[in-house]
Amino acid sequence: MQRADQVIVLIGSSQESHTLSNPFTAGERIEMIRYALDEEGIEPSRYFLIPVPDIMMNSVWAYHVKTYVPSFDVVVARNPLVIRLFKEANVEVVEPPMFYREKYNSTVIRKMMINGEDWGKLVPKSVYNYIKSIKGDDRLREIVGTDKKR
Ligand SMILES: Nc1ncnc2c1ncn2[C@@H]1O[C@H](COP(=O)(O)OP(=O)(O)OP(=O)(O)O)[C@@H](O)[C@H]1O
Ligand SMILES: NC(=O)c1ccc[n+]([C@@H]2O[C@H](COP(=O)(O)O)[C@@H](O)[C@H]2O)c1
Repeated sequence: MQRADQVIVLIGSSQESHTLSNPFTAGERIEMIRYALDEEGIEPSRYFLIPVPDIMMNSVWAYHVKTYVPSFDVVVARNPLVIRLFKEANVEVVEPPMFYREKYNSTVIRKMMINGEDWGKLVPKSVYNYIKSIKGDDRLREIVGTDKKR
């Protein structure tokens, strides 16, 4: 956010929810990102949060994304497939450095939720409160079949 006046955040695989890798709906993910950016004092006028469903054809995915978002100058991404597909579509791609990756890794955080470990310090406070309020960690445990209530 320091390098651009406005940022578009893609909510990828927006059709997915209630799965191990994407437990939350696109709407719930939007709420979480909004809470996190609010907590950092970032004005909503500076960003767009846009859900984009997956498609069966990687070769045209970058063009598919373009139909969902306002015009943009550069893509910021680390996912190798995302980088390749945008470059093939002649879009400039910037690859940001890792930010404490060993600590901030959502796959690990989801595992901690499933195992009932303390993941609260790994997400913004408001996001923790939101996930708790929708019982998101219980949902994840139920999805993988380790719900203690059953
Ligand atoms: N700490 C970080 N610093 C920089 N980039 C990150 C960091 N954590 C994630 N990313 C990038 O954000 C994207 C999503 O990573 P994330 O950890 O959320 O994946 P994930 O949800 O665990 O992946 P999957 O659902 O495929 O297991 C990836 O492209 C990754 O490279
Ligand atoms: N064919 C497709 O629909 C296609 C191709 C490349 C990336 N994607 C999506 O882009 C997102 C990439 O996410 P990360 O950057 O968090 O790894 C995922 O949601 C992924 O499904 C979709």
